[in-house]
Amino acid sequence: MQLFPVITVDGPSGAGKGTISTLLANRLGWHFLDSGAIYRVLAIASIHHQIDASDESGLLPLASGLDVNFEPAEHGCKVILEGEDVSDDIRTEEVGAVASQVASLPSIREALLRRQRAFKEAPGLVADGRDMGTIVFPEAEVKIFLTASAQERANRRFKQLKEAGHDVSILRLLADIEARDERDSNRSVAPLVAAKDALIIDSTELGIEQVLEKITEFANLKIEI
Ligand SMILES: Nc1ncnc2c1ncn2[C@@H]1O[C@H](COP(=O)(O)OP(=O)(O)O)[C@@H](O)[C@H]1O
Ligand SMILES: Nc1ccn([C@@H]2O[C@H](COP(=O)(O)OP(=O)(O)O)[C@@H](O)[C@H]2O)c(=O)n1
Repeated sequence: MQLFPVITVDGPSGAGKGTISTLLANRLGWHFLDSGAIYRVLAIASIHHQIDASDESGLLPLASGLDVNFEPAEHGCKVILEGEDVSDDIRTEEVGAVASQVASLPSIREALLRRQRAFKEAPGLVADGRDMGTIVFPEAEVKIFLTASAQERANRRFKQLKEAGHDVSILRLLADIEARDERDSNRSVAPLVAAKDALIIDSTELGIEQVLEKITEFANLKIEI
């Protein structure tokens, strides 16, 4: 296998993983894997096909043959499921909750592994998720675990969803985030946990540029970027 560098950014919902990983990938000119989007797309597909989020054998063919494409767009990329643009639909907290349920099923995670690993291409990859540094790319040169307090993460998500025109309640968001943290951290496969060799960054009191500086400083100790 050819060796291309990988930077993994794992952590809980709303910590800033997507924002930081996209900026980093753009600055480096590397590929970007939004692994959460794959679980979110599967969640939407399960809703479309009326398959219950706990029905592991029913979901497996859907996961194995998931017809999803990521197309570059002006801001980030468009997510296309079975020919339909679902970029906005996948971002709701409801879909996040279903994604977290389907993501707790071992055979579903296994079925999505190869698809995620295929993102590792020249000249390098920034991968965002929950198990990027522990399971999907354990060989990654640079591993980051990005977190923030649940309240701060709910505030950020509230602002983000409001700006996108969604009507949301901050208390509901906080409860959803805490429920998702709990499920993601306690599942039997690939739980949300920092890799042993990850740099843990608490961004509660840090701005986006400050987080990027910390990551760049750490990455430069491991690889030349
Ligand atoms: N360090 C930060 N300080 C303030 N807001 C942030 C910070 N990092 C990210 N955000 C904002 O928080 C929201 C959630 O970030 P996002 O990258 O979607 O998180 P995640 O991918 O971890 O769920 C976005 O609107 C983003 O602009
Ligand atoms: N590598 C990953 C990425 C996401 N997920 C699951 O997918 C859900 C949605 O992921 P996401 O990264 O889009 O969520 P946010 O952090 O953006 O809220 C998470 O709550 C996880 O349960 C996972 O299990 N493993």
